[in-house]
Amino acid sequence: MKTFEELWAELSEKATTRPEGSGTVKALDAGVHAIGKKLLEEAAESWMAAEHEGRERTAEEISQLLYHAQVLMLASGLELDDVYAHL
Ligand SMILES: N=c1c2ncn([C@@H]3O[C@H](COP(=O)(O)OP(=O)(O)OP(=O)(O)O)[C@@H](O)[C@H]3O)c2ncn1[C@@H]1O[C@H](COP(=O)(O)O)[C@@H](O)[C@H]1O
Repeated sequence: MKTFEELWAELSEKATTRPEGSGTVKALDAGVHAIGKKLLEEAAESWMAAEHEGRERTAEEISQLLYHAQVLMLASGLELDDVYAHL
């Protein structure tokens, strides 16, 4: 288990060090358009899970949605505070 901030620290580090085999590095290299499509896909899967698949599946899909939101933040050069400023 990890928190949103812990995941952000991990992904930021990977974006900088670019370790072999990282899905995050691969996603960043694919670019904003591809990341955006993945984010939309996970949003739809979260919605469907919430309507039809129960709490556990919904939590799983939302965790993936949060992951892809963080990847989009990295690809856009945003920091957590840039987003938190709008909450
Ligand atoms: N939390 C996540 C995470 N959530 C979702 N995903 C990605 O989102 C995909 C989930 O999408 P789907 O369920 O639609 O699965 P899929 O269709 O089979 O996946 P694709 O074929 O589309 O890649 C996974 O295959 C991962 O690529 C994640 N990838 C990584 N993390 C965490 O991010 C950190 C860094 O990961 P790496 O960069 O891969 O080292 C680690 O702590 C990981 O646990």
